[in-house]
Amino acid sequence: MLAETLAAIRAADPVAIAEARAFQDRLTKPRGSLGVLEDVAVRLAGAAGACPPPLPAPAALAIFAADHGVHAAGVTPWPQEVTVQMVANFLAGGAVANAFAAQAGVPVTVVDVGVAADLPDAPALVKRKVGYGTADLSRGPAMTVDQAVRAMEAGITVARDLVAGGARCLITGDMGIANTTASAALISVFTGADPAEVTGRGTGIDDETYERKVGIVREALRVNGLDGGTLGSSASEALRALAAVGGFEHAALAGFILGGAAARVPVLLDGVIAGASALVAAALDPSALDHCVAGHRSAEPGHAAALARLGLRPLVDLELRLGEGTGALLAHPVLCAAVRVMHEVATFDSAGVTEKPV
Ligand SMILES: Cc1cc2ncn([C@H]3O[C@H](COP(=O)(O)O)[C@@H](O)[C@H]3O)c2cc1C
Ligand SMILES: O=C(O)c1cccnc1
Repeated sequence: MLAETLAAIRAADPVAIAEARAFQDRLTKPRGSLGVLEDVAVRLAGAAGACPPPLPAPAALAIFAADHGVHAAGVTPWPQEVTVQMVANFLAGGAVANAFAAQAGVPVTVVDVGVAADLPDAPALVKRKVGYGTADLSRGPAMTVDQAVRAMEAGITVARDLVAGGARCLITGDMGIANTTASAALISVFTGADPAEVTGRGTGIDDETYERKVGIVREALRVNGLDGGTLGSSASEALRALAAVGGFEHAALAGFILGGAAARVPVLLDGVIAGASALVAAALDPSALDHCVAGHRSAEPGHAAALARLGLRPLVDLELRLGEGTGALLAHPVLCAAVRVMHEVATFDSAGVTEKPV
């Protein structure tokens, strides 16, 4: 399924990009006056291979939830049970992601890819558990490569099912206590940045815990033979790195991104967990990034490093550091507005507005 998905991904269409750029200049506004909105609408035209691109609506949010063996190393003050408790909260509609999703008119799906507890059935819950939490990445590989691939395939399946159900924009979400540690490790491996530069305070940790967390990320890279910026460019090396220091939700999110790209449906990325997962997806096929939009920039330092490597410009920057899909949900109306311009705004010709002489 992974190979088939990778084979289906197409790079952006340069003809649609050129057409969209020229079309933006004919709309009744000074050239370039919509700044980043023009760029993102042009990118979506390239991704869709159509000018104007389809409106990225309706959207669907998928929150991938999983636990992390590295929790035992003391990298977060929160008990691991908060993951399963928050899953129940999402399903009951009580989390910040639910409030923002309601504001944006976006349905929420929760996917259990590796929560360390059994969950009761619920209409909005997709059960694709690969394990009861990963192993501690600072002592050896967090997952086997087979587990990582199974989690990726869960993400691909969720993307396909949401698109089959009518979604025209996929929004990434995550829940997993300790997942900013795995994110920092992935970002360090895939960007070559030192762990100290890309490790952040996650949910909010004191100086002592922060120092320990940086040390744990460094140890994870050493134990798994991934230190020194030595990652090669092959797909098998990328999968091995994902399995070594990632989480089930990172693997599933990487699959979700590839699944959206293969379906030519834009993927709106949330924060640092999504950024780390997008680095994995890009290592498997850089063209997948043509279908991604960075919803926001998280306060986690690793996110800025990931976005710089991905070459993605975030739509909003509100110093959020929550995850769940919250930043991407806030960006969704902005993305829709950018595309709506190309559908509804008159041209200088059609509206009889005089253009500035060139
Ligand atoms: C109540 C609560 C709700 C959350 N929603 C998302 N996260 C976010 O914080 C966690 C990662 O931070 P760290 O690596 O520091 O543990 C993840 O679960 C992420 O989704 C939450 C965290 C908490 C505590
Ligand atoms: O950027 C994020 O998504 C994030 C930051 C801190 C904690 N959890 C998630």
